[in-house]
Amino acid sequence: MIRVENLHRHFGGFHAVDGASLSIRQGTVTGLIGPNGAGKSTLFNVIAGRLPPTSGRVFMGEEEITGLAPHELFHKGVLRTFQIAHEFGSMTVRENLMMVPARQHGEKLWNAIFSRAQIREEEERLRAKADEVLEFLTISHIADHKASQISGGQKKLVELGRTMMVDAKIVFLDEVGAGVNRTLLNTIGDAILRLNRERGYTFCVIEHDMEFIGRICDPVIVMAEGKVLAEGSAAEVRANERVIEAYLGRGLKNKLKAQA
Ligand SMILES: Nc1ncnc2c1ncn2[C@@H]1O[C@H](COP(=O)(O)OP(=O)(O)OP(=O)(O)O)[C@@H](O)[C@H]1O
Repeated sequence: MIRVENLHRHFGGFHAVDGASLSIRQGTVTGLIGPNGAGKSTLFNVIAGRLPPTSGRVFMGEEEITGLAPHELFHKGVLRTFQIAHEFGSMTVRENLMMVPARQHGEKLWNAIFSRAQIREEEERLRAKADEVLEFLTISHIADHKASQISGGQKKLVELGRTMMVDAKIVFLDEVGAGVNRTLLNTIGDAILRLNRERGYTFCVIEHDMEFIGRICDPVIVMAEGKVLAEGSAAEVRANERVIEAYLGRGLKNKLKAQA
């Protein structure tokens, strides 16, 4: 559903993404892995409209979406989760979810168009939707907690929950597991798989935790030095010599071989 053709993103003379071509097929939970500095986040940022590409094209189905702004992509159901902004930390978890759809219309416009009764009705609808999302994610118990006071893992779940407040088609998740304990990471993994199977979401997930990737992702795309190095099941890429080399460096790999 997303096709990236020969994408380049340079920073000065440095080629962070250097001719990457890949597809994220509809209905998959696709993993994107690679050593530090491989260009994964930069690729995400270009697809999600945060950075213009130096060259190359991005398609959603047959439609070209290269360079569209994040809000334009949002309306097409292409979402990248983002951290709860500092200024929303004093709002509750439920309120953080409820404001996702309204913010896309612009609150002023919202208030100008609708009567008070309509706004109240809409708020009721959003509250019910937010509560349903929190229940799906098994975090109903933190609905009234201030967003700034929940754990890092719970924040990741709330970020995922924000995508459920609108009609997401494809969700890009960058390092969902960073700083998250194993139990919560499993809860996040379960939520991703259920959203995929029960609600038809497609995911593209950047993560360094290979156990997590192996459990939820198929296929797995490996990037190194701004290019796609390999694609296959988690087991296939783990056994791929070029992937091992990219992670370890050729010297270390030969040393390990010599020791074996
Ligand atoms: N705005 C920028 N200006 C200059 N260089 C940048 C910028 N953003 C990224 N880079 C460089 O581009 C390279 C790729 O970075 P990127 O964050 O995309 O890699 P990554 O694969 O996501 O790495 P990690 O797994 O460590 O997050 C890195 O060497 C990084 O320093």
